[in-house]
Amino acid sequence: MVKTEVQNKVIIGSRESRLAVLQSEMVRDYIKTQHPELDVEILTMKTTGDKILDRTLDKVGGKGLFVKELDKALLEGRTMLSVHSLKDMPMEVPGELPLLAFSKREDPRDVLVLPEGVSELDLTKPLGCSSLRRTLQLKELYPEMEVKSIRGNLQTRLRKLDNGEYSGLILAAAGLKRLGLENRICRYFSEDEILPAAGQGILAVQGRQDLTYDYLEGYRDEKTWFAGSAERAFVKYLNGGCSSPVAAYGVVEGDELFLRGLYYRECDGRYFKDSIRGPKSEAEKLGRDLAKRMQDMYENDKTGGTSL
Ligand SMILES: NCc1[nH]cc(CCC(=O)O)c1CC(=O)O
Repeated sequence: MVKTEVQNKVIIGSRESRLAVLQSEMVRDYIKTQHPELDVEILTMKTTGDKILDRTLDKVGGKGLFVKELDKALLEGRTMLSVHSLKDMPMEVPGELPLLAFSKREDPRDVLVLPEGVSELDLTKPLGCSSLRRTLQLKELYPEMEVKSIRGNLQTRLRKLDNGEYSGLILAAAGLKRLGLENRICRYFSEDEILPAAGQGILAVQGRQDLTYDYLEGYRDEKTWFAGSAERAFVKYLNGGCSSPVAAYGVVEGDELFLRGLYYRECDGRYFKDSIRGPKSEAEKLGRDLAKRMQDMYENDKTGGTSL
């Protein structure tokens, strides 16, 4: 690995979409405010995931596609930090590139967005969404509607919506709020209606094992660290990839962590929701325990569940 020589310069690697840059700017602004002596810059790059737009991501390699180029820049010493949406991070990160901090959580819910100027859902057009996790849960909320996949960054998706291809889109509230597009939200789905993806609403700051990051000390949010770790352990146990329908959402209440999970049974496409409560200090174990319990209960039992 290349050692960085200029110690007061912090270069943050970011994907180049508007949301990604904005998120990196949030981390940059935190560091600049707390440590005015540091010179912080953002270096943007296109990732493979941003270049391939005509196929669904599970067919071309999953979550890793959004982080490979950023990992390489970190390893080569061109950047010192990467900022990611935790939801887009693979469940396993390389040992030499640890996750250093999780941000405070923005609104974790999924929401419905209608075309500009439209106030009611047009039932004759499909709903657009990008993951099987959302599709599954939407089928229960809107059984009569067709759901069609949509790719591209947030701006691209909103343009497709406003062009009239879809009756509405299901998106994360977090991204829209960060972009100042909260006014486009027509309906919030509670965490019980659509269980969010692991890490939704959390920013992850990643760095190099061989560098020190004292300047991030105050950025690290303890509650989201526990919640995010439990959610990721749940998904990891069940092998959930990028567009896997597995979902998890944790809330820290005092010293306890309350974790909800969605288990998808591949053999018949049915899914189940359950929850677990325990000490927040055992976050990862809680995630694994819930996953294991749900797998044991539902894998071979051919009854129950909600189907797509
Ligand atoms: N998969 C794309 C993605 N990754 C992170 C967010 C939103 C921000 C977040 O969840 O932190 C989005 C957009 C969306 O799902 O609507």
